[in-house]
Amino acid sequence: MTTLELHGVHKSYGNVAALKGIQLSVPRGSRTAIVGPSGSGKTSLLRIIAGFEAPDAGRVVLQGDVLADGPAIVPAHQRGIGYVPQDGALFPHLSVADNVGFGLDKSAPDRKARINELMDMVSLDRAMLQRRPHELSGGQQQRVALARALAQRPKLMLLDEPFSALDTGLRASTRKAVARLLQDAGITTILVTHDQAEALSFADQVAVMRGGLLAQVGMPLDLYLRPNDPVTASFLGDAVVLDATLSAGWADCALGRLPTQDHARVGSGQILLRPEQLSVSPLDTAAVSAGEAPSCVGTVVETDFCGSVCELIVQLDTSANGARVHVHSAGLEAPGVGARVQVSARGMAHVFPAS
Ligand SMILES: Nc1ncnc2c1ncn2[C@@H]1O[C@H](COP(=O)(O)OP(=O)(O)OP(=O)(O)O)[C@@H](O)[C@H]1O
Repeated sequence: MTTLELHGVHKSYGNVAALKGIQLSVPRGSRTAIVGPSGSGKTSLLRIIAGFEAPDAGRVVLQGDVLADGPAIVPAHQRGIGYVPQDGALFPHLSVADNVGFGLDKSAPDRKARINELMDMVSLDRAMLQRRPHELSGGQQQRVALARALAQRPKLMLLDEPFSALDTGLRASTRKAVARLLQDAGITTILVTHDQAEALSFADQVAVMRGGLLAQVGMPLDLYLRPNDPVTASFLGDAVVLDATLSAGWADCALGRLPTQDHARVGSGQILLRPEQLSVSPLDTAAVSAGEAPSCVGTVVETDFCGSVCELIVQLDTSANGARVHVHSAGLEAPGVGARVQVSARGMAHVFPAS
């Protein structure tokens, strides 16, 4: 069942077309991430869903209710949508209790109990209730902002880059905790982010935005392994894109002959491998002297040591057009620049659909 549907949503600011006909279905109880580069239209879309702005054309439908039909819109406060902005936007002069309970009836007898329940939901110690926002960490402040949005029992929760101000470790742990609590509460959620890894980790549906359009929508693993085009492939992670000759489930390319799931395509095309599908080993010079050179040999031309992983660029000998491939090697065993290596690939290569 669908919670939110967007049909042909357009929005321009002057002569800038920010959204060019967005179609999206958000299933009930799911977590959808909208990810895209800066200026692709993510915030514009979220603001239209929230009701802060009206579309020029198109419809926004929440649980069957039409919230926007072109410029005719239901106001934000009547939509039943929770919104957590990038900086949390807590009221600095109010206590945590009053921030969380901001939208609750001041005289309701169960107000205190509800605030306690919301603190428990976001895993914050009730001892913090009398503190002011500046007396909390960034991650705790974001949880208070989430609790305040949850207080309204929203039909849909919108998260606008809520983890971006947090440092790396806190960001990952807060993201996981928030994803878990929203899932447990069964709240349909849309997260906007420019961080691909965050989108893939948080969501069960990822929508990739580019130039005011959704380039592709799908499950995280599907999108990562089977993107529609090389631009989406590279946006979602490091990509090895190679020209290939296709024939009934096989691709002949600079890395040799690789299996593919596409048994229909023949002729020339492009394939994708992820760097973690490739591995390098030292070139067996004895085999080479004996005339048994391995099929795919190259030279390491760049290394980037990132701790547990070392990212390598290998220039392949076999490639007439000088293909370079990106390989992830174990950080402690990585060969240095200039090393001669054998490159091998595992798993399936993805064949990009013909454009
Ligand atoms: N109020 C506005 N007035 C004029 N142009 C705008 C306005 N808001 C957005 N735009 C333009 O619309 C386009 C989409 O902007 P939007 O903020 O939606 O992108 P975004 O993907 O959220 O970017 P970022 O990740 O940098 O926040 C951009 O070209 C932006 O300059």
